[in-house]
Amino acid sequence: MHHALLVHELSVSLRGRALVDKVSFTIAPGESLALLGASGSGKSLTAAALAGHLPAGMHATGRLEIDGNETDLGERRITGTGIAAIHQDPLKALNPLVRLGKQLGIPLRSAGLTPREARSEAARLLLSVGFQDGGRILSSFSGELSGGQLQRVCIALALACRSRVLVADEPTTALDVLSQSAVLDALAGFTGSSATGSSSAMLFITHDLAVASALCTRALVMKSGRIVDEGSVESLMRHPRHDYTKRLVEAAQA
Ligand SMILES: Nc1ncnc2c1ncn2[C@@H]1O[C@H](COP(=O)(O)OP(=O)(O)OP(=O)(O)O)[C@@H](O)[C@H]1O
Repeated sequence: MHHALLVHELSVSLRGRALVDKVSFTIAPGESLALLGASGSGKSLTAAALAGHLPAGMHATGRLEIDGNETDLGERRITGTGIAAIHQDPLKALNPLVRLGKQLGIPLRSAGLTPREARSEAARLLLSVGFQDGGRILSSFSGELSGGQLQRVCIALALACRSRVLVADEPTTALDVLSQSAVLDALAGFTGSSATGSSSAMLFITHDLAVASALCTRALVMKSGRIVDEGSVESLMRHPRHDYTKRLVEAAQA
């Protein structure tokens, strides 16, 4: 079967200690897979390894295939192509000295859009993440925006990369309810769109079972660096196997 993303026995270690331990999963084209788990369970490091953004000193091993093409996990820091990422800290993704319009324009121009097309696509992407005043955002610097606004700009930037795979690490936690709903719609549109020529795939990291079930049909549950439960979101909610999943479901229903 053809996978948009195949991850086989991904481990992330720091000074010989495994922080992520032999994690394996696949995501089909057009599918959004939720990665759930307690704080410190290894979700962000899994995302960082895939995107090539692991902290210095950490080492990733395992097999990674994007769209059937094997890519060297150890080299991701240099060749992090094929996967766009939305990180928890939006400031890490943005250059404070460059206007946001220019930053959004870079991936769009690389995709072959003219400057005029890139500007109009950037405005459309900003609208899709809930900005009514995209023109003002395009001419702003990152230091002029709030945390929630920056988070949405980063989501627009990740969508502008038109990657085959998007890894979104808790992209809605800093947002108010209306912005959250705009962002979830934009992310749902990402996997449904044909911006990359065929349908894209998403790994969606969250603590929030309600948000996961709104966007994803299947989920993995991580604890202490390992996958301890997996299945359709519906079956995990009805028949959680692992104690942690049971607690997650109880908390969501409380
Ligand atoms: N830069 C770092 N240096 C040392 N240890 C780290 C570093 N980053 C993460 N860790 C450790 O790796 C483990 C997994 O962390 P990770 O950030 O992936 O968790 P997480 O599931 O994403 O948590 P959260 O939901 O709080 O973001 C934790 O035990 C954490 O302490």
